[in-house]
Amino acid sequence: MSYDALVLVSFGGPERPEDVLPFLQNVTRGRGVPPERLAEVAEHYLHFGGVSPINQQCRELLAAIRADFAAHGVQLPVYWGNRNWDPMLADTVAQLRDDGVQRALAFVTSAFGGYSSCRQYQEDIAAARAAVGPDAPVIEKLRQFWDHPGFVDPHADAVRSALETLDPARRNTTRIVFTAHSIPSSAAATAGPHGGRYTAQLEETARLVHAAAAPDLPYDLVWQSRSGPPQVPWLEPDVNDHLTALAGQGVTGVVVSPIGFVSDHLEVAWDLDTEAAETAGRLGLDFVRAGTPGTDPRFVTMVRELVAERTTPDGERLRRRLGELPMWDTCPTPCCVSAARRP
Ligand SMILES: CC1=C(CCC(=O)O)c2cc3nc(cc4[nH]c(cc5[nH]c(cc1n2)c(C)c5CCC(=O)O)c(CCC(=O)O)c4C)C(CCC(=O)O)=C3C
Ligand SMILES: [Fe+2]
Repeated sequence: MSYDALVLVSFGGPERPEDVLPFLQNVTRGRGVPPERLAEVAEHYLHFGGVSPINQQCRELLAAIRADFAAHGVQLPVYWGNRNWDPMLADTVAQLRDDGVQRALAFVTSAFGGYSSCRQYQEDIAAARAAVGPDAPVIEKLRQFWDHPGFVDPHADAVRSALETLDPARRNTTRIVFTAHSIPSSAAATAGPHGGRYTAQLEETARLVHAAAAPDLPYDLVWQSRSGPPQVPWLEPDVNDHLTALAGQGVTGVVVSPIGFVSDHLEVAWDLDTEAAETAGRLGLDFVRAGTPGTDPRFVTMVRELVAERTTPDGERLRRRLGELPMWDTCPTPCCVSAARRP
């Protein structure tokens, strides 16, 4: 199959205070997030001057992918569009059409399956294409990459470097704490064609990063950034509650590794570097947060490899992966949608 562009598709974030509320309204439209939660999250953004780091991180990734493609003779032009803030996907898709693009691949800045991590991106791509009309290009999402070495290895190196900053005398009471965005338990149950994919993939990433970084230390996978109304169950434990439990068990320090994410965006900068770090401080735990892939050259190479899997005959044989869970290029529809919302 031949394609004539790659689109980097990301979440989007505000870059000035007056954009914070309209951005949050885009994110939560029709999703039942209570106003108290929105006000609280608005404060997190305003704490950083109303600037989410995510767009700048996308610009840097975009530049790195373009440079890597140029260095390796990959002719595809690379575009960028977001789900929730400028540059909005619909504008990007209109640009693709104006530039004569007929078939594009999409690299989504989320490694996992599940509604928020995968299906919702596909729905937003479909909505952007519908807004542009019948001459919008076809856009196909690249596969999930939770166990690709270009994702796992940078996370593992980051855990190793983070550990090195802690007192070696206390290594044997140090815990590796992997985190990912919590989601409603109902969404976890319906993630992927057979359910449970988001959690299963995160468990696999955690196992792989742990084995590469610090196999002698115990580790856990916990959740962060819970949203939604309090009476709706979400994945638990929350990272802050988990740190409290660890402190009660004789653990003296933690390396917190946000394997659920590809860059140090606001959920990392606020929920971990600010909030969880404060929790750890109160508990007297040593705390160090491990980095994310960002523009690590191995992560950028992975994007080129994922493209090659789709543009080379029998490209499946090129798949580089470390895990064992089932893998596919194209999600069946409906997938990751609760029975109640299925068409
Ligand atoms: C699984 C998942 C990922 C990982 C996959 C991926 O990376 O896409 C993720 C990433 C992100 N989430 C982000 C921001 C927000 N997420 C929200 C709300 C929600 N997230 C959810 C899930 C996820 N979210 C869910 C189930 C909700 C409830 C509302 C709904 O059902 O949709 C809200 C509303 C306020 C609130 O937190 O309640 C905000 C502002 C940003 C941008 C950060 C920045 O600006 O730097 C990023 C990368
Ligand atoms: Fe989110």
